[in-house]
Amino acid sequence: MTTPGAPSPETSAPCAIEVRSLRKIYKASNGQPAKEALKGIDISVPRGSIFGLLGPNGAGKSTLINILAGLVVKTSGTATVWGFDIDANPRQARASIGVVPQELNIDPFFTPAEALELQAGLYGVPKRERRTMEILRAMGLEDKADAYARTLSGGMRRRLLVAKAMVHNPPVLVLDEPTAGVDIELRKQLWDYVKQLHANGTTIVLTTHYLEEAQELCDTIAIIDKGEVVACEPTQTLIGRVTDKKLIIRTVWPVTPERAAIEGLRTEITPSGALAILYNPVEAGVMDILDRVRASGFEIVDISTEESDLEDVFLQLTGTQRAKSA
Ligand SMILES: Nc1ncnc2c1ncn2[C@@H]1O[C@H](COP(=O)(O)OP(=O)(O)OP(=O)(O)O)[C@@H](O)[C@H]1O
Repeated sequence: MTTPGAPSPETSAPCAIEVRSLRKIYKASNGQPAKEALKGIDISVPRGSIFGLLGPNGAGKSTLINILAGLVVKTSGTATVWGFDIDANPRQARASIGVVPQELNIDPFFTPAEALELQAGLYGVPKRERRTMEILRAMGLEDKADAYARTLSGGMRRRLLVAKAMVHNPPVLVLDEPTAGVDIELRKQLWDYVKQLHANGTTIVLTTHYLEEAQELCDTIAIIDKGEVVACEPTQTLIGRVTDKKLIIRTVWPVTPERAAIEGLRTEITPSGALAILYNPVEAGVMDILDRVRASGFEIVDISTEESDLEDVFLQLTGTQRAKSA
Protein backbone atom coordinates (compact mmCIF):
# COMPACT_ATOMS: atom_id res chain seq x y z
CA MET A 1 0.00 0.00 0.00
CA THR A 2 1.12 3.56 -0.49
CA THR A 3 2.30 5.65 2.42
CA PRO A 4 -0.67 7.38 3.97
CA GLY A 5 -0.94 11.04 4.73
CA ALA A 6 -3.52 12.38 2.29
CA PRO A 7 -3.71 15.86 3.79
CA SER A 8 -0.47 17.66 4.52
CA PRO A 9 -0.14 18.45 8.18
CA GLU A 10 -1.07 22.04 8.88
CA THR A 11 1.46 22.40 11.66
CA SER A 12 4.66 20.63 12.49
CA ALA A 13 2.98 19.14 15.59
CA PRO A 14 4.56 15.79 16.32
CA CYS A 15 1.29 14.28 17.55
CA ALA A 16 -1.12 12.24 15.47
CA ILE A 17 -3.85 13.11 17.95
CA GLU A 18 -3.72 15.72 20.67
CA VAL A 19 -6.58 16.19 23.09
CA ARG A 20 -6.61 18.87 25.81
CA SER A 21 -9.18 19.32 28.61
CA LEU A 22 -11.72 17.48 26.48
CA ARG A 23 -15.16 17.31 28.04
CA LYS A 24 -18.38 15.77 26.89
CA ILE A 25 -21.67 16.03 28.71
CA TYR A 26 -24.59 14.18 27.10
CA LYS A 27 -27.74 16.14 27.82
CA ALA A 28 -30.54 14.56 29.82
CA SER A 29 -33.08 12.87 27.57
CA ASN A 30 -35.89 10.28 27.74
CA GLY A 31 -35.91 10.45 31.52
CA GLN A 32 -32.15 9.73 31.66
CA PRO A 33 -30.09 12.28 33.61
CA ALA A 34 -27.25 14.21 31.94
CA LYS A 35 -24.03 12.20 31.73
CA GLU A 36 -20.49 13.55 31.85
CA ALA A 37 -18.79 10.97 29.62
CA LEU A 38 -15.41 12.77 29.40
CA LYS A 39 -14.23 14.87 32.34
CA GLY A 40 -11.60 17.09 30.74
CA ILE A 41 -9.07 14.57 29.46
CA ASP A 42 -5.57 15.12 28.02
CA ILE A 43 -4.12 12.58 25.60
CA SER A 44 -1.25 12.78 23.11
CA VAL A 45 -0.88 10.04 20.53
CA PRO A 46 2.62 10.12 18.99
CA ARG A 47 2.83 9.91 15.21
CA GLY A 48 3.80 6.47 13.99
CA SER A 49 2.69 4.72 17.17
CA ILE A 50 0.31 1.88 17.85
CA PHE A 51 -1.63 3.41 20.69
CA GLY A 52 -3.92 1.38 22.94
CA LEU A 53 -7.01 2.97 24.42
CA LEU A 54 -8.28 0.75 27.22
CA GLY A 55 -11.05 1.11 29.73
CA PRO A 56 -14.05 -0.67 31.18
CA ASN A 57 -17.45 -0.50 29.46
CA GLY A 58 -18.84 3.02 29.58
CA ALA A 59 -15.42 4.60 30.29
CA GLY A 60 -15.80 7.07 27.42
CA LYS A 61 -13.63 5.48 24.69
CA SER A 62 -16.27 5.56 21.96
CA THR A 63 -17.21 9.12 22.91
CA LEU A 64 -13.59 10.18 22.43
CA ILE A 65 -13.27 8.36 19.11
CA ASN A 66 -16.57 9.77 17.86
CA ILE A 67 -15.55 13.33 18.77
CA LEU A 68 -12.29 12.89 16.83
CA ALA A 69 -14.19 11.45 13.86
CA GLY A 70 -16.65 14.37 13.86
CA LEU A 71 -19.62 12.20 14.85
CA VAL A 72 -20.16 13.60 18.36
CA VAL A 73 -19.93 17.29 19.33
CA LYS A 74 -17.66 17.97 22.31
CA THR A 75 -18.83 20.17 25.18
CA SER A 76 -15.46 21.92 25.68
CA GLY A 77 -11.71 21.50 25.29
CA THR A 78 -9.63 21.09 22.15
CA ALA A 79 -8.68 18.23 19.85
CA THR A 80 -6.41 18.01 16.84
CA VAL A 81 -5.97 15.17 14.36
CA TRP A 82 -2.70 15.18 12.42
CA GLY A 83 -2.25 18.82 13.46
CA PHE A 84 -5.73 19.89 12.30
CA ASP A 85 -8.01 21.40 14.93
CA ILE A 86 -11.44 19.72 14.78
CA ASP A 87 -13.14 23.12 15.19
CA ALA A 88 -10.95 25.29 12.95
CA ASN A 89 -10.29 22.65 10.26
CA PRO A 90 -13.04 20.06 10.60
CA ARG A 91 -12.76 18.76 7.02
CA GLN A 92 -9.01 18.22 7.16
CA ALA A 93 -9.29 16.71 10.63
CA ARG A 94 -11.95 14.26 9.39
CA ALA A 95 -9.91 13.46 6.30
CA SER A 96 -6.95 12.57 8.53
CA ILE A 97 -8.73 9.82 10.45
CA GLY A 98 -10.37 6.54 9.48
CA VAL A 99 -12.51 4.72 12.03
CA VAL A 100 -13.27 1.01 11.99
CA PRO A 101 -16.47 0.77 14.04
CA GLN A 102 -17.34 -1.89 16.59
CA GLU A 103 -20.46 -3.12 14.84
CA LEU A 104 -20.30 -5.16 11.66
CA ASN A 105 -22.58 -2.65 9.88
CA ILE A 106 -22.17 -3.63 6.25
CA ASP A 107 -24.79 -3.07 3.58
CA PRO A 108 -25.59 -6.59 2.36
CA PHE A 109 -26.56 -5.47 -1.13
CA PHE A 110 -23.22 -3.97 -2.14
CA THR A 111 -20.17 -5.88 -3.27
CA PRO A 112 -16.91 -5.00 -1.47
CA ALA A 113 -15.74 -3.07 -4.57
CA GLU A 114 -18.99 -1.09 -4.68
CA ALA A 115 -18.87 -0.43 -0.93
CA LEU A 116 -15.37 1.01 -1.25
CA GLU A 117 -16.29 3.13 -4.27
CA LEU A 118 -19.30 4.49 -2.37
CA GLN A 119 -17.19 5.28 0.68
CA ALA A 120 -14.55 6.99 -1.50
CA GLY A 121 -17.36 9.08 -3.02
CA LEU A 122 -18.54 10.09 0.48
CA TYR A 123 -15.03 11.30 1.26
CA GLY A 124 -14.77 13.13 -2.06
CA VAL A 125 -11.84 11.03 -3.31
CA PRO A 126 -11.56 11.75 -7.07
CA LYS A 127 -12.05 8.65 -9.25
CA ARG A 128 -8.46 8.70 -10.60
CA GLU A 129 -7.12 8.64 -7.04
CA ARG A 130 -9.23 5.73 -5.83
CA ARG A 131 -7.37 2.58 -4.88
CA THR A 132 -10.26 0.15 -4.54
CA MET A 133 -8.50 -2.96 -5.86
CA GLU A 134 -5.22 -2.11 -4.14
CA ILE A 135 -6.97 -1.87 -0.76
CA LEU A 136 -9.03 -5.02 -1.34
CA ARG A 137 -5.83 -6.88 -2.27
CA ALA A 138 -4.07 -5.66 0.87
CA MET A 139 -7.01 -6.84 2.97
CA GLY A 140 -7.07 -10.27 1.27
CA LEU A 141 -10.45 -9.57 -0.34
CA GLU A 142 -9.41 -9.29 -3.98
CA ASP A 143 -11.23 -12.45 -5.04
CA LYS A 144 -14.36 -11.24 -3.22
CA ALA A 145 -14.40 -7.84 -4.93
CA ASP A 146 -17.64 -8.62 -6.79
CA ALA A 147 -19.31 -10.92 -4.26
CA TYR A 148 -22.34 -9.72 -2.34
CA ALA A 149 -21.37 -8.62 1.14
CA ARG A 150 -24.00 -10.90 2.67
CA THR A 151 -21.98 -13.89 1.40
CA LEU A 152 -18.83 -12.78 3.26
CA SER A 153 -17.72 -14.51 6.46
CA GLY A 154 -17.47 -12.56 9.72
CA GLY A 155 -13.71 -12.18 9.36
CA MET A 156 -14.05 -10.95 5.77
CA ARG A 157 -16.67 -8.39 6.85
CA ARG A 158 -14.33 -7.17 9.55
CA ARG A 159 -11.56 -6.75 6.96
CA LEU A 160 -14.00 -4.95 4.63
CA LEU A 161 -14.65 -2.44 7.45
CA VAL A 162 -10.89 -1.84 7.75
CA ALA A 163 -10.75 -1.41 3.95
CA LYS A 164 -13.61 1.12 4.07
CA ALA A 165 -11.82 3.12 6.76
CA MET A 166 -8.73 3.28 4.51
CA VAL A 167 -10.29 4.57 1.25
CA HIS A 168 -9.29 8.17 1.86
CA ASN A 169 -5.78 7.08 2.86
CA PRO A 170 -5.90 8.59 6.36
CA PRO A 171 -2.64 8.86 8.30
CA VAL A 172 -4.50 7.80 11.48
CA LEU A 173 -6.57 4.62 11.70
CA VAL A 174 -8.76 3.93 14.74
CA LEU A 175 -9.94 0.41 15.40
CA ASP A 176 -12.74 0.22 17.96
CA GLU A 177 -12.81 -3.28 19.51
CA PRO A 178 -11.93 -4.86 16.16
CA THR A 179 -11.46 -8.37 17.50
CA ALA A 180 -14.43 -8.69 19.84
CA GLY A 181 -15.97 -12.08 19.12
CA VAL A 182 -13.41 -12.86 16.39
CA ASP A 183 -11.70 -16.24 16.63
CA ILE A 184 -7.96 -16.53 17.22
CA GLU A 185 -7.01 -17.31 13.62
CA LEU A 186 -8.92 -14.32 12.20
CA ARG A 187 -7.64 -12.10 14.97
CA LYS A 188 -4.08 -13.00 14.01
CA GLN A 189 -4.83 -12.30 10.35
CA LEU A 190 -6.35 -8.93 11.17
CA TRP A 191 -3.33 -7.96 13.27
CA ASP A 192 -1.01 -8.93 10.43
CA TYR A 193 -2.85 -6.42 8.21
CA VAL A 194 -2.78 -3.76 10.89
CA LYS A 195 0.95 -4.30 11.44
CA GLN A 196 1.48 -3.98 7.69
CA LEU A 197 -0.42 -0.67 7.63
CA HIS A 198 1.64 0.50 10.58
CA ALA A 199 4.87 -0.52 8.88
CA ASN A 200 3.78 1.61 5.91
CA GLY A 201 3.43 4.65 8.14
CA THR A 202 -0.14 4.65 9.47
CA THR A 203 -0.61 5.64 13.11
CA ILE A 204 -2.92 3.11 14.76
CA VAL A 205 -5.25 3.72 17.69
CA LEU A 206 -6.80 0.60 19.07
CA THR A 207 -9.40 -0.13 21.69
CA THR A 208 -9.51 -3.73 22.83
CA HIS A 209 -10.87 -5.84 25.63
CA TYR A 210 -7.88 -8.14 25.38
CA LEU A 211 -5.06 -6.86 27.53
CA GLU A 212 -2.54 -9.36 26.18
CA GLU A 213 -3.33 -8.07 22.70
CA ALA A 214 -2.73 -4.47 23.78
CA GLN A 215 0.44 -5.52 25.54
CA GLU A 216 1.76 -7.27 22.45
CA LEU A 217 0.82 -4.66 19.85
CA CYS A 218 0.78 -1.22 21.44
CA ASP A 219 3.83 0.91 22.19
CA THR A 220 1.80 3.29 24.36
CA ILE A 221 -1.33 2.58 26.40
CA ALA A 222 -3.87 4.98 27.90
CA ILE A 223 -6.36 3.65 30.41
CA ILE A 224 -9.61 5.61 30.71
CA ASP A 225 -12.02 5.10 33.57
CA LYS A 226 -15.29 6.97 34.22
CA GLY A 227 -14.33 9.73 31.79
CA GLU A 228 -10.82 10.25 33.17
CA VAL A 229 -7.36 9.15 32.05
CA VAL A 230 -5.97 7.06 34.90
CA ALA A 231 -2.74 6.05 33.11
CA CYS A 232 -1.01 7.01 29.87
CA GLU A 233 2.41 5.49 29.55
CA PRO A 234 4.71 3.64 27.20
CA THR A 235 3.68 -0.02 27.38
CA GLN A 236 7.06 -0.99 28.80
CA THR A 237 6.58 1.42 31.72
CA LEU A 238 3.13 0.06 32.36
CA ILE A 239 4.51 -3.45 32.22
CA GLY A 240 7.17 -2.24 34.67
CA ARG A 241 4.32 -1.80 37.11
CA VAL A 242 3.09 -5.20 36.05
CA THR A 243 6.32 -6.88 37.03
CA ASP A 244 5.33 -6.06 40.60
CA LYS A 245 4.89 -9.07 42.77
CA LYS A 246 2.35 -9.46 45.49
CA LEU A 247 3.20 -10.68 48.96
CA ILE A 248 0.18 -12.05 50.84
CA ILE A 249 0.62 -12.02 54.59
CA ARG A 250 -1.79 -13.66 57.01
CA THR A 251 -1.68 -12.16 60.46
CA VAL A 252 -2.96 -13.14 63.89
CA TRP A 253 -5.24 -10.11 64.16
CA PRO A 254 -7.62 -8.89 61.45
CA VAL A 255 -6.16 -6.23 59.15
CA THR A 256 -8.07 -2.96 59.30
CA PRO A 257 -7.63 -0.21 56.66
CA GLU A 258 -5.92 2.01 59.29
CA ARG A 259 -3.43 -0.69 60.27
CA ALA A 260 -2.87 -1.70 56.63
CA ALA A 261 -1.39 1.73 55.85
CA ILE A 262 2.29 1.02 56.45
CA GLU A 263 4.72 3.79 55.59
CA GLY A 264 6.88 3.07 52.55
CA LEU A 265 4.80 0.07 51.41
CA ARG A 266 2.00 -0.28 48.87
CA THR A 267 -0.58 -2.28 50.76
CA GLU A 268 -4.12 -3.51 50.25
CA ILE A 269 -6.47 -5.88 52.01
CA THR A 270 -7.43 -9.06 50.12
CA PRO A 271 -11.08 -10.21 49.97
CA SER A 272 -10.21 -12.88 52.56
CA GLY A 273 -8.85 -10.24 54.95
CA ALA A 274 -5.11 -10.84 54.49
CA LEU A 275 -2.57 -8.06 54.04
CA ALA A 276 -1.29 -7.82 50.44
CA ILE A 277 1.88 -5.90 49.63
CA LEU A 278 2.77 -4.93 46.08
CA TYR A 279 6.49 -4.70 45.53
CA ASN A 280 9.01 -4.61 42.75
CA PRO A 281 11.54 -7.39 43.40
CA VAL A 282 14.28 -5.29 41.79
CA GLU A 283 13.73 -2.46 44.27
CA ALA A 284 12.69 -4.18 47.49
CA GLY A 285 13.64 -7.36 49.30
CA VAL A 286 11.09 -9.61 50.96
CA MET A 287 13.03 -9.64 54.26
CA ASP A 288 12.99 -5.84 54.42
CA ILE A 289 9.25 -5.81 53.75
CA LEU A 290 8.62 -8.40 56.47
CA ASP A 291 10.69 -6.36 58.94
CA ARG A 292 8.55 -3.31 58.23
CA VAL A 293 5.35 -5.32 58.63
CA ARG A 294 6.51 -6.71 61.99
CA ALA A 295 7.66 -3.24 63.09
CA SER A 296 4.08 -2.05 62.47
CA GLY A 297 2.89 -4.49 65.12
CA PHE A 298 1.69 -7.39 62.94
CA GLU A 299 2.22 -10.96 64.04
CA ILE A 300 2.78 -12.99 60.87
CA VAL A 301 1.13 -16.43 60.55
CA ASP A 302 1.68 -17.30 56.89
CA ILE A 303 3.28 -15.82 53.75
CA SER A 304 2.68 -16.48 50.04
CA THR A 305 3.47 -14.63 46.79
CA GLU A 306 1.50 -13.93 43.61
CA GLU A 307 2.70 -12.73 40.19
CA SER A 308 0.89 -9.65 38.85
CA ASP A 309 0.08 -8.92 35.23
CA LEU A 310 -1.53 -6.15 33.16
CA GLU A 311 -4.85 -7.47 34.41
CA ASP A 312 -3.83 -6.50 37.94
CA VAL A 313 -2.75 -3.01 36.89
CA PHE A 314 -6.05 -2.55 35.13
CA LEU A 315 -7.93 -3.82 38.15
CA GLN A 316 -5.90 -1.58 40.43
CA LEU A 317 -6.57 1.51 38.31
CA THR A 318 -10.20 0.95 37.39
CA GLY A 319 -11.53 -1.57 39.89
CA THR A 320 -12.85 -3.58 36.95
CA GLN A 321 -12.07 -7.14 35.91
CA ARG A 322 -11.34 -7.59 32.19
CA ALA A 323 -11.81 -10.45 29.79
CA LYS A 324 -8.65 -12.42 29.17
CA SER A 325 -8.04 -13.52 25.61
CA ALA A 326 -8.46 -17.17 24.83
N1 LIG B 1 -25.74 9.32 23.10
C1 LIG B 1 -25.59 9.22 24.40
N2 LIG B 1 -26.48 9.80 25.24
C2 LIG B 1 -26.33 9.72 26.57
N3 LIG B 1 -25.33 9.04 27.19
C3 LIG B 1 -24.43 8.43 26.41
C4 LIG B 1 -24.51 8.47 24.97
N4 LIG B 1 -23.47 7.78 24.47
C5 LIG B 1 -22.77 7.31 25.53
N5 LIG B 1 -23.33 7.70 26.68
C6 LIG B 1 -22.87 7.42 28.04
O1 LIG B 1 -21.57 7.97 28.19
C7 LIG B 1 -20.70 7.09 28.91
C8 LIG B 1 -19.49 6.73 28.05
O2 LIG B 1 -19.93 5.91 26.97
P1 LIG B 1 -18.96 5.37 25.81
O3 LIG B 1 -19.81 4.63 24.83
O4 LIG B 1 -18.14 6.50 25.31
O5 LIG B 1 -18.03 4.37 26.63
P2 LIG B 1 -17.04 3.23 26.09
O6 LIG B 1 -15.82 3.35 26.91
O7 LIG B 1 -16.91 3.35 24.62
O8 LIG B 1 -17.82 1.91 26.45
P3 LIG B 1 -17.85 0.49 25.65
O9 LIG B 1 -16.54 -0.19 25.92
O10 LIG B 1 -19.00 -0.20 26.32
O11 LIG B 1 -18.10 0.78 24.21
C9 LIG B 1 -21.55 5.89 29.28
O12 LIG B 1 -22.05 6.08 30.59
C10 LIG B 1 -22.69 5.93 28.28
O13 LIG B 1 -23.86 5.37 28.83
